[in-house]
Formats: sequence, C-alpha cells, structure tokens
Amino acid sequence: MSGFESLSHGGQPSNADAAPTDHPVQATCDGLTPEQLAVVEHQGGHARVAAVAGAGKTTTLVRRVLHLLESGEHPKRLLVLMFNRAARDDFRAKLQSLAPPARQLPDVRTFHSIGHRLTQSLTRWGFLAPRQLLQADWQRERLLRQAIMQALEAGDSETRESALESERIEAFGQFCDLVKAEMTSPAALFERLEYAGSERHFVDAFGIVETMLEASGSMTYADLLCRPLRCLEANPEACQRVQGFLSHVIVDEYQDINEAQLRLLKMLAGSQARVMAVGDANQCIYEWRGARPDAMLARFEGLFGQASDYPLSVTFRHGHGLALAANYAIRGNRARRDQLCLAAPQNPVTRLGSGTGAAALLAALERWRDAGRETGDACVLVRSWSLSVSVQLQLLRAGIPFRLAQEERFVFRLPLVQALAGYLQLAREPRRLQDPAHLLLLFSQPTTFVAQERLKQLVETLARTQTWPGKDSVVLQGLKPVQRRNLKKRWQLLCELPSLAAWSPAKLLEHVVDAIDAEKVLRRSAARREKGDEDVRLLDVLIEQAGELANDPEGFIELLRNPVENRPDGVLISTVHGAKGLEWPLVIVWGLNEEDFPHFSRENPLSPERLEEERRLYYVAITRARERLLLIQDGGDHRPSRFIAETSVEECDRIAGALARDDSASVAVRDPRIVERYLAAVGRQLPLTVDSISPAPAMDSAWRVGDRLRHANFGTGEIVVVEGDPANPVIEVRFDGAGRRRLIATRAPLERLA
Ligand SMILES: Nc1ncnc2c1ncn2[C@@H]1O[C@H](COP(=O)(O)OP(=O)(O)OP(=O)(O)O)[C@@H](O)[C@H]1O
Repeated sequence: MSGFESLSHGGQPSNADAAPTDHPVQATCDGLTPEQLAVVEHQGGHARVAAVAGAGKTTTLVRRVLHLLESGEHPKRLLVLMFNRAARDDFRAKLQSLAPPARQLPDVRTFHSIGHRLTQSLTRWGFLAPRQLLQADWQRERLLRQAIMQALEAGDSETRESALESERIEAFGQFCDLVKAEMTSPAALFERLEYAGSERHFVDAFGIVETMLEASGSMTYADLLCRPLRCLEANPEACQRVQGFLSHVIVDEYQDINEAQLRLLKMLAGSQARVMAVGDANQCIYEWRGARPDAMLARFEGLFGQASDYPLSVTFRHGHGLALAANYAIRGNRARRDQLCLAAPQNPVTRLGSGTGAAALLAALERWRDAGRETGDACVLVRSWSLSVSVQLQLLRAGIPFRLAQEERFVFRLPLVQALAGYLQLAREPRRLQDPAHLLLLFSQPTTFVAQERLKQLVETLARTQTWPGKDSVVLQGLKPVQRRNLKKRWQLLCELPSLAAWSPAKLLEHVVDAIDAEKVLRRSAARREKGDEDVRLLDVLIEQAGELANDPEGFIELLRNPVENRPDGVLISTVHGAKGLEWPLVIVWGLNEEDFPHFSRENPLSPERLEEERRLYYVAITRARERLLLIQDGGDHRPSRFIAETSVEECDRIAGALARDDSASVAVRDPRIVERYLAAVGRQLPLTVDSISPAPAMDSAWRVGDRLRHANFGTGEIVVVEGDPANPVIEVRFDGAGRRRLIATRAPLERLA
C-alpha cells in the first residue's frame, strides 16, 4: 500500500474530515462519544472499527450487543469473538452487568473455544475422525521429542541430543503451531522465517508429528482451529450445516488474528452474517504468530467485500501530550489508516520526557516515590528480555524493589549469565577447577555442542586429574576432532583464568567471550536469528554492566547470583509484547537505541516492512502510559533510537502545557499540519509558529535496504542496513568486490543504480 489510505468507504466520516463543530471528543447524552454511538447503531453490512489504544472498545461493543438485542435480534444469532480468555471474561462480566436482568445473552467466545465446538460437531456428524486433545504440556513435549528423534535417526547422537534441548524443542513446537496458524506448508514456513540450517529437521519432523497424532487419535490446541477449517473448506456439505445460523459476528483485536482464524471467521459468517471487525492496525505486533496489519486493511475487503468504516479516535487513557506524541510516532508508517488519536478532555494530564542511562531511570523512580506514588504503579518496558538485565541490575544496586512479568527472566535464573558469573568466580577462586558442577556449567554455557552425558564424564575426570586426558582416553572416545579441539580450548581457558584475577570483570569477560568465540557459538546454536541476536546482546549488556562496577568485582558477581523474588509492590519490568492491552500511571521505555529498538543487526537487517513492525511495537509501548512517559536511551556508544526524534516528546509536552493553561502565547512546533489537525479535532485553539531551529525529522530515508549502488572506490554493492537520522543516515553496503562497509550516505561518493 502506498500513501495514507482514506477512511471514507460509505461509513461515518473520519476525524480528518469532521466538521469543526462536530468534535469526536464531545460526549452524547448517554455517555458515549459520537463515534462510539455510530458503532453501536451501525446498520447495514460489514463494518471495520479502527480503535486507538484506550478507546473504550469493551464499553462500545457491549453497548452494540445490547442495541442489537433491543432491536429484536435473537441472542443465538449473535457471536462475539475475543482474542483470549481474559478478554472474554472481561467482556462477559461487563455485558452481564449492563444487560437488563434475565435477558438471554449471546455467546462470547475465544477462537479456540469455537474451534473446539466445531470439532465436536463435525466429529459427531462423521466429517472428522474422533481425536483426543493433548492437554498437558508433557504430552505435547513427549510427542515433539519423539518426532525429532525419528527425524534425526540417521544422524549422529550429538546432533540428536542437542536438537532435544528444551529451548530447541520449544522452537520446534512453535514452528508446528505456526504452520497450522498460517495454513501453509512446513517447507514454505521454514523458508519464509529463515530458520537456521541446524533446524532443517523441523520440516520432516512436522510430518512425523502429524502421522503420530493421527495414529494415536490425538490433536494439539492448534488443531482445534485448523482441523475443522480444513474440513469445512473441503466439504460443501459440512459447510452448509454450520452456516446460516448467525446474523452478526463481532471480532475484537482483529489486527492480531492469523490466517486460520481469518478463514474460520469467513466460514462461520458465510454469506449471511455481518462481520464487525474491531482493532487497531497500528497495534499489530504478533507477526511472528501469523498476524498481518493488512488483515484490518485491504485483506478485509478481499475476504468479506465492502465494509463501512468507523473510527474510535478518542482515548480515555492519557492526555493531549501523549496523544500528540502517539500521532507523531506512528506517522512514518505507510501500512495504516489516516487516523489521529485524540485525548478526551477529562483524561489525566500526561507529562512526557526523555533521558539517558541509568541515572535518568533511577531519578524518575525516585521522583515518583518522593511524590508519594507507589512503585507498583510504575512499569519499565523493554523491547527484549536481554535489555531488562541492565534494568534489573540497576534496580538491585539502588535497592528499588521490582517484579518481572516472566519470573524465569530474573538475572540469577539465566544460564548464560550464571556461566559468565562462573568464569569470573573461577578467576578469583582457583579451587573451583576441582568442582565438577562448576566445570559442567562452564563447559555447557555457551554450548560446546557436546551431549550433557559426555560432558559429565569429562568434567568428573578433569576435576579429579586437573589435566587434559590423553587422546585415547575413554572420555574422549567417539568425539569428532572439532569437538575435541573445542573442549580442550575451553579447558585451557579455564586453567588460564586464575592467572588473570587482577583484571577488571569487564576485561575478563571480554577475554572469555573472545576466547570461546561466544558470539559465533550463540548465533550457531540459536534456532531463530532473533534468539541469536538476543543472546549476543545479553553478552554486551553484561560487559557494559561489568564496566560500571569495575572497582567491585565481588559485588558484581554477587549481584548476578542474587536470588531475588518478585516483589508485589515493586516496579514491573515487562517486554512490550507482554504489555499489550495494559496501562500504568508511569511508563518508562528503556533501551531506546538504534539496533535495540528498532531491533536490527548485521545478520538481521531492517527492511522497510520490519521498520514498520518495530514502529508499531514502539507505538504500543508509549501508549501504555496514563500520567507520565519517559523515553530512555543508553548513551555511550549506542546511537539514540530514531523513534525518539520522531516522537518529539518535548514539543508535545509544551503543547499539552499550553492547552492545560489555556495560554494565548504561541508555541513553536515542528510539523504544524498534525498539530493544527489535532487542535481542530478536539475543538481547541493555540497560536502556532514553525520551529525552524529543530525541524521535523525526515520520516523516510531516501536509501533503502536492497537498493543497488556504485561507490567511486569500492565499486558496486547492495545496501544491507540503513540506520540513524533518516535525513542523514548511516548505511552499510555489501560491496561485490570490497566486502561490507559503513558509510555516511550523504558524504560518500555514491551513485544509485537502477
Ligand atoms: N464515552 C466514554 N466516556 C468516558 N469514559 C469512557 C467512555 N468510553 C469508555 N470509557 C472509559 O474508558 C476506559 C476503558 O474502557 P473499556 O474498558 O471499555 O475499554 P477497553 O476495551 O478495556 O480498552 P481499549 O479500548 O484500550 O481496548 C474505562 O474506564 C471506561 O469507563
């Protein structure tokens, strides 16, 4: 899609077109905004509702259901589909509380529960063979394990054993689910997601899982959708039996539904039911689970035909400052609607700021506490868990209590961190060379690609003898030469460490990482590129943190090993994915640096589509805040994220301040078009001038990944990375004859090639 797509398809006008007197933020007499009321009273065919974050979707949809019932629709002809159980329970509870007593209510379900019911019906009617659902995790894991063993039967035992490590089994389980969610073939998915060559067995193992499920008459959760769907798509007779009962289907969080869910919805709706799809294409962040921002856009009409479009533009979560910042933040994306997010007048004032490093993080939390606010009302959001390690260590050092959205992500529970702490400890306590458990940890992390059983035998011997075994030793038998070499190298490093005890922890860690080629090993052992990136970033974060505690190596080791627990009153640390649908009075987004957020690396460059995906994730992150939002970059060598400049928080804060004071003084803004549109939509006025000192950042770099070019000295090549300020980007080019080079695009002697 190119350019912004207009909202008007015969439905209600978008806020861009709204007459100045018809402000979307005005409440009608029954407490709904005019936009919400339009959704409630929608008549006619299909509808798409584009709701900004915090738009009161549940309130609106509950009122829509009640309106349909009052208009005489039978509850059995209505179906409401929610994304997960929590949302379903929330919706049911609100519906029950607002419905007149004894009113029969429609079905509110998740996609999985609909799939379950369809499976039961199709089985009863003889279209599907009966199967038992594998409910327990261990049942599923056993199945995956057996399939991997069978797929790798002909290979060597080391390969098999490492393929059976829990992380890799989990990756295989996700692969199987995704094949079914995307309704694709295992080979096509493997290619599309660029799995590592070491996971090539996934494709065959998928087939084995399917055969085993069939032979044992069992199925997984993913089958609850894809089995009935396949059956209905192949059997017109079965289809006839399930269609025609529904007149309305309402689907929430539509932007995150996958291909199987989309097609199942199409089947259920048939040609009679009117579909109301509610969601926000800007918050589509589950592409790795098969969701596509396009589902709310062109794909909807492709599947269902014409639809009326309704905006829900008013947020009840935060103030004008953040609403403006959100509009600035997302405007660089092309795959979206032209829709502004507007703050309701009664919302809290939201203060915005940006800062650098741990000092900014700790100062913000201290100010929050000094103002008498609870730390439990604060949330630190990170793009990936590896970035949470520096936050955890900083909070531990400052004595600020915290809790993690996933407890297994505590620093002291991460095997790689524990191993690195173990290397440091060995340098200080040479007697640990005689401790088999300690040696096993250091031989396992980062992996030496040798089975645990073999390693156990080897470390027992090493701990006892303290010398590398002779080449005929039983503990080395059966190992490939490369494995022997790697193990011996690791042992030599361990023996060397005590002599380096005087080195600083950061220098020592850098030495360990170099000596075992940790970056390469971590990337090689990861099933997906993202996992490799994440592990490598974790190494960086730890070395940076070690640098900060240069004078206190003991303190650093202790910090890494500190067995902390979730403190219910503590600051929450979560990934942005985990924060979806939630909100907090104080939100701090940590790690806003190029490469971290937006995330990219040499191995995983940022295509225009991936940049838009990252920007949506950033949009979700900032729109979680109610009263205060703080954007933090690391400082040091890391360049600040382009998203910080794109968001213009200081300017948005100034405008919000002027609106709160009802000022008549003019405000300098970078892009008056957005601000003027915003003010008109909320029915406010403010004299604006153009900020000529810091003009709006260019949203779109003229250089794109994949472009071919010629350099006066290096010859022809292809751009693999574009980063930094879009007006003056740094590009990385893979030259056909001169390798990879980083260049400042505007200064290098470059010529574009067609
Ligand atoms: N028209 C309105 N006027 C005032 N407050 C409203 C209105 N509509 C919704 N709200 C408030 O907004 C908050 C969020 O509403 P609700 O629970 O319906 O939304 P949600 O579905 O959880 O949020 P989201 O839109 O982010 O998915 C609630 O406190 C609700 O009372």
